[in-house]
Amino acid sequence: MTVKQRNPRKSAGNGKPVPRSADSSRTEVEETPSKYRIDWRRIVTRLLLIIGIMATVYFTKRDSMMPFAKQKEEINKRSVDISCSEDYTEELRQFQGCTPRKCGRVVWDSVIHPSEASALLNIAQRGLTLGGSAGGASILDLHSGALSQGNAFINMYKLDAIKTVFNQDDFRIYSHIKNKIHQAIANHFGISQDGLYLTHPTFFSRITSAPPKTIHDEYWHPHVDKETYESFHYTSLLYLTDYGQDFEGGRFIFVDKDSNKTVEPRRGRVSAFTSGSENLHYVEPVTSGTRYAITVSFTCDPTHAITDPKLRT
Ligand SMILES: O=C(O)CCC(=O)C(=O)O
Ligand SMILES: [Fe+2]
Repeated sequence: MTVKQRNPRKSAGNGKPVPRSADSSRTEVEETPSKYRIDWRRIVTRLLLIIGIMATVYFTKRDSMMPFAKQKEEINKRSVDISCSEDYTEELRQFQGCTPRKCGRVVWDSVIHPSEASALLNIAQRGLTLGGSAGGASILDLHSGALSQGNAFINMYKLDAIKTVFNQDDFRIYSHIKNKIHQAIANHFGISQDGLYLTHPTFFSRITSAPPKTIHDEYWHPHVDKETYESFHYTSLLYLTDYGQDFEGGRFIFVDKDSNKTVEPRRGRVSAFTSGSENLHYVEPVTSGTRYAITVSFTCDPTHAITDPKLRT
């Protein structure tokens, strides 16, 4: 501690200052001139302020949403390349020319015409009249026949009503649209369409704001498609309804270190991305209305290929 010296040492009469040791009448502690004193309180306050500002910037950035594709925009094609995660290392040699070397995301409003999306929407709506989840998320898979019903799934091809719900044309439209997406993805990622296969599950989804009843209704958890569905190498989504018009909430979110990126569903919009952990994502909860989409998935592994669906009656 430093004791302040109130009276500066006086001269001994000869004009010279009295040496400290000679001035035995006073008890003194060495003084540190105030300009050299360390003001710890000020330093700590400033440090706390800086840490506070840095934390605010970090959390604001992390939780912030940057639009990648807004509903109102009509996007011919918008893409971004991202470095691939290590999830593909083992498969690089196994499926040469297909396993992602170039990873990224791409959005097109030019691949599928809105009228084609409407035709698919109609197919999904008809199919879902045969079932529907008790919670907020229902699926309909034309390939396997899986259909949400209550708290479980049924095989819709076992229902008699199937004959009256679908026709051959529905399946032609479905395959035609799927082929266009297949081609666009192969072109964009620079791979041969022959070595890229449609895989399971490829399905329609219908999401409402109904509270979840089972884990299958919880679509909002961040996930990596390659972990959820092992065979996936490229994921695509075709949106059949419009964010902000047909439903609220339900934006697709890429979870990134700097800031999250949003894709707002738009009728006919295709969003495609490599399925590894470079593309962690989730769907925001739908707060009102009904959101329809179709997940169209691709693999490089021929053993996981699925064929076009056929009307089984
Ligand atoms: O419907 C979407 O936008 C995304 C769905 C999804 O993440 C998935 O099917 O894995
Ligand atoms: Fe996903």
